Amino acid sequence: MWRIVARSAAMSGLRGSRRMASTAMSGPCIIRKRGADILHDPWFNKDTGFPVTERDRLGLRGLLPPRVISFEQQYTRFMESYRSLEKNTQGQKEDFVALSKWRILNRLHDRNETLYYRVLINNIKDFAPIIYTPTVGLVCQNYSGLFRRPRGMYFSAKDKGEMMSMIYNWPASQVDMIVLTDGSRILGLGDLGVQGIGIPIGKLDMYVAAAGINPQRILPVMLDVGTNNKRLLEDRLYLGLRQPRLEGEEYLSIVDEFMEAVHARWPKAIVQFEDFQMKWAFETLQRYRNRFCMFNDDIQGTAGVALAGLLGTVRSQGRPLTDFANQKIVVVGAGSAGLGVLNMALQAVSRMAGPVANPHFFLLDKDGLITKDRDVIDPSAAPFAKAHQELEEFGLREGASLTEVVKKVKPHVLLGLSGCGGIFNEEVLTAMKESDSIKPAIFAMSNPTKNAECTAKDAFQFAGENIVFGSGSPFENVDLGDGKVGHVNQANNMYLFPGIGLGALVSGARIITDGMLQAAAECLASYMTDEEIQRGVLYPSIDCIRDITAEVGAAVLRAAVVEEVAEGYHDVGPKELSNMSREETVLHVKRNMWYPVYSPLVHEK
Ligand SMILES: NC(=O)C1=CN([C@@H]2O[C@H](COP(=O)(O)OP(=O)(O)OC[C@H]3O[C@@H](n4cnc5c(N)ncnc54)[C@H](O)[C@@H]3O)[C@@H](O)[C@H]2O)C=CC1
Ligand SMILES: CC(=O)C(=O)O
Ligand SMILES: [Mg+2]
Repeated sequence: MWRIVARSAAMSGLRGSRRMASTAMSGPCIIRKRGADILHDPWFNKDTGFPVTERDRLGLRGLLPPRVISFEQQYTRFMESYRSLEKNTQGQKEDFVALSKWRILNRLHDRNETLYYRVLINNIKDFAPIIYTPTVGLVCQNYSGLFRRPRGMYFSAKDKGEMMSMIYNWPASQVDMIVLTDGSRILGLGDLGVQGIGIPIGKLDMYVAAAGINPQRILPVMLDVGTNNKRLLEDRLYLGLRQPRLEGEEYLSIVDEFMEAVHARWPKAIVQFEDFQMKWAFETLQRYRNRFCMFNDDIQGTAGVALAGLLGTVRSQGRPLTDFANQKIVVVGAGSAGLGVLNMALQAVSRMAGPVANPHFFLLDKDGLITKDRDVIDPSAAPFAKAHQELEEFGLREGASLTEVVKKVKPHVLLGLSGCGGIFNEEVLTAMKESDSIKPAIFAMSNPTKNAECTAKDAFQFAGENIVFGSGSPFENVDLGDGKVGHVNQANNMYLFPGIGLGALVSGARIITDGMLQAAAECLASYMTDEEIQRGVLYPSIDCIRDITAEVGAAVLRAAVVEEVAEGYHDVGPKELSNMSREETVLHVKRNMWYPVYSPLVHEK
C-alpha cells in the first residue's frame, strides 16, 4: 500500500528558507603530485587560492601570481564573468547563447572542480539547464566540434579483450558511481554515437550537485559500438567509430566485458544505464539487475518521478490516493520511458486495488493506439495493448490517432514520452478541456525542449487554466493574467536518480530492488504539502534538490535494509543501519554527502 503522508506547510516553509547545512569535511587531502602538475589537475587545483604555506609545501611558489585570492572571492569573480557574458549575449541566437554559457562553465570544470561544483550547487536553478537538459542535448549534437579535453572513459568495439586492463588506466583508486551510455537514444535526439558522452557527464554533475557524490569517485563512460547515424558516419570530424552499430551477441559481449571489468576493479561501483535504445535498455536491465548494483534511469528513474506526479494529480483533485486506480491515463510513447512508467503505475494500481485491478491505461506509439489487434507487438508493450471489448465503450480501434483517443477517452492524464516535439497540438490540447477530471494533467516529458510534446504556454492556453502541467525540460511559469500563474513542474528523473544512487551507495546495496525504487517514488510523492499540491506544485523546486535527494537516499537506504540487500558502507554495517531511526538515517545520508570546500593538501610520495 502507498504510504503517502503529506508534510505540513510549516515544514515546507522551513525547506524553502534553509539551504541544507554543509556536511563538508575539510580534513587534509593526501596528494602525490607536486608543483605544476597540481595546477593542471582540476581535482586539486585551487588556482590563485593556494595559501602561502601550501605553495611552499607543494612546490608552487613562483608558479602563481603572489596575491592569494579566497574561495569566496574566486566564486564572486566567476559569477561576475558569467553575469557579464549573460548581458553581452542578450538578443543573440538561443543556441549560441546556450553554448557560450556551457563553454564558460566547462572551462571552469576543466580547471578547478571544487569551485565549479560550488558554483553549480549555489546556482543550480540557473545552471541545471546548461549542464543538463536542454543544453546538454545541443552539446552532444556538436560534441566532435566542441571537443577539447576528454572526460570520463571511452570503451569501443575495438577494445574487445582489453577492457580488464584498460579499466586500470582510470586515475582514481575508488569509483562509486558510473553513468554508462552507448549513445543510441540520446534524449529525443536519436543515435548520436560517441557524442552521447555528454549525457553521462551531465548526469554525474547532477550526482555531485544533488547527491553530494564525491567528484573524484564518479566515472562517465561511453561504450562506442558504432553508430547508425548516417550524418555522423559521413562527418570527417566525428570522433567515434565509423562503423554500423554492433548487434546481437556481439553487442552484448562488449557490455558484458565492460561490466566484468568495472566490477573486478571496483566491486561496489553502482552503474546507471542511460539513454540506451529500448531493446538494449530492457535486455541489459534483465541481464544485470540481479548480478550487479545497477539500474536503468530511463525505465526506472523516470517511472518513479512520473508516478509521484500522477499521484500528486490525484491529490490535487482532492481525491483519495486509492482513486489512482480509476484514473484514465493516456501515455504517448511506448519506448523504454513510457513502458517503465506504465509498469510502475500498474504495480501501484495492483497494490491499491488488489488482484481485481483494472487500470485504465491507453498506450500509443508512432502507429497510434496499441491494441491486441496489432500484427506485431513488442513483448514489453503487450501487457498494455487494449483488447477489442475494452475499447467498445469508447468506439476506438487499433491505430486510432492521438486526437481521436483524447476526444473519446476524455482522460484524466495525458503523458508524453514520445520524443516527438509538438505532438500535443492545439486540437489535442483543446480536447483535454473535455477531460473527466476537474484538474486534467498534461505531462510533456520528452527532452530536450524542442522535443517536448507541447510548450507550457500552449498547454495552459488551449487546455485551460485549471490543468496541472509537467515537462521534462524547464519552462518558465505561465502568466495567466490577473495575477494568476500557471505553475510548471519539471517532471524529470533528476528528482530521483541521484537519490537512488546515493541510497544504494550509503547502504552498500548488493543490487537495486523494486522495493528500493518504490520507496524512492513514495518519498518524492509525499514530499509536497497539500497546499502546494492544490496550487499544482507536484515536485520541489530545483533549489531544494539536495534536500529531496537526501530524503530519497534515506528512503532507498531503509528499503535496502528491509529487503536485506544492504551490506553497509565504510565502517557502518547493515546492523547499525537497521538500528537507525528515519531521522537518523537522513542525517547519516547527509553526513556522507560531499560538499565543495578547499581541503588542505598534504604531499606524500
Ligand atoms: N522527463 C524525463 O525524465 C525523461 C524523458 N525522456 C524522454 O522521453 C522520450 C522517449 O524516450 P524513450 O522511451 O527512451 O525512447 P524510445 O525511442 O524508446 O521510445 C519512443 C516511443 O515514442 C513513440 N513515438 C515516436 N513518435 C511518435 C508519435 N509521433 N506519436 C506517438 N508515439 C510516437 C515510438 O513509437 C516509441 O514507442 C525522449 O525524448 C526522452 O528524452 C526519457 C526518460 C526520462
Ligand atoms: C531525462 C532523461 O533521462 C532523458 O530525457 O533521457
Ligand atoms: Mg535518459
